[in-house]
Amino acid sequence: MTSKSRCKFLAMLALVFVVVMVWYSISREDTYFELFYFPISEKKEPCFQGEAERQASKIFGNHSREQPIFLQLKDYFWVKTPSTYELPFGTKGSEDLLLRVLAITSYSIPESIQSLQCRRCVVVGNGHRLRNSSLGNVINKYDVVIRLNNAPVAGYEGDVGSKTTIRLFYPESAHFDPKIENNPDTLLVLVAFKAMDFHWIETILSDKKRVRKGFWKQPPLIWDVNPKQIRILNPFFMEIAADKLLSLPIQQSRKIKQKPTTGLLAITLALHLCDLVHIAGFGYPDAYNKKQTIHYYEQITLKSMAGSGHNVSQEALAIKRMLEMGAVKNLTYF
Ligand SMILES: CC(=O)N[C@H]1[C@H]([C@H](O)[C@H](O)CO)O[C@](OP(=O)(O)OC[C@H]2O[C@@H](n3ccc(N)nc3=O)[C@H](O)[C@@H]2O)(C(=O)O)C[C@@H]1O
Ligand SMILES: CC(=O)N[C@@H]1[C@@H](O)[C@H](O[C@@H]2O[C@H](CO)[C@H](O)[C@H](O)[C@H]2O)[C@@H](CO)O[C@H]1O
Repeated sequence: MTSKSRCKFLAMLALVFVVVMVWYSISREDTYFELFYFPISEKKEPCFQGEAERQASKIFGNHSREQPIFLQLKDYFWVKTPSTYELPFGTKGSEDLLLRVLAITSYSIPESIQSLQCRRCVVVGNGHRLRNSSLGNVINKYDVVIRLNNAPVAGYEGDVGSKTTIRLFYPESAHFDPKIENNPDTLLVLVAFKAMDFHWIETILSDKKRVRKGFWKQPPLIWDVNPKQIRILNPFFMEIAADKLLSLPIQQSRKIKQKPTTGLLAITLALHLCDLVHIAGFGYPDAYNKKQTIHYYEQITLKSMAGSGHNVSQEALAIKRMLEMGAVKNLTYF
């Protein structure tokens, strides 16, 4: 081989190598590097009482701890606590409906969580990177497992576990068969975005005439749950997630309706409820990755989220910040 053709051959080889590398990085689920991946050890991670609170105060300020996690009847019945904002960041204008809902539900944190010396929590996002993760046993070992929306456990136990201590949901995201996807004592925490959301839960629990209009997706009309399992999330947590994590304007014009995702809201909640916060199943594909499915349980892409008022790249930065400062740790990659 002459030196010229050897050069040509080496150049070809280099080209093939580059093409293969580019193809590999595109064909990966997404192109985030595994910067924030926390390998799981067999031993339980040490839990330091008040650690998450310390971290939360750095992000959210000192006063957020004084807020109740769930809305309480006494604040609407006796005191009539005024709220600055309408839903979803406050309760202004929805007080009467809310009062009726609070009269038939509960607000307590269960004794099983209350009595823990140190609360180890995991927030399970609905992301595709949980698929084939085999994290089920690891997830089940946390004291508190927080799940989101209609994310299933049945059939996915090996990857996502089967324990559900808390599930955040809104009417449009409520699973039609809550008994299958939750435990009998799971707290079902309603995240209200509009007055109709309170109305929906009232009609379900009091078996009043259902209203079908006013939802962007038909919620269940019959929903087999125990009212004692239901809680109403304090909108304050959505306010601080929007303000402190995403710097969103709190009073938005009618047109812009930006809001944190339920997952980011759940991380915010966990930083206030727990002593240790781990996350799994968080992270969206890059915007150009149009074919990648986003959930561990169904085939839908980022396109489905257009118009839902979320800025997933901004949220990724917020999560990265929390990972970098050690406020949360990640069981999957990010
Ligand atoms: C069509 C639509 O509106 N989809 C929204 C769905 C939908 O309403 C429910 O699944 C019920 O069907 O809900 C959302 O979110 P969703 O239910 O998809 O996911 C729950 C949370 O997991 C995190 N997540 C999810 C997928 C992924 N690839 N990476 C992630 O990090 C996010 O933090 C996300 O919040 C929601 O409530 O936030 C946000 C989605 O925009
Ligand atoms: C005004 C109105 O109902 N807007 C709907 C949005 O709330 C809704 O977004 C969805 O709203 C939910 C609350 O109801 C959650 O925030 C969820 O993360 C978000 O995706 C989208 C879904 O595609 O449809 C619009 O018509």
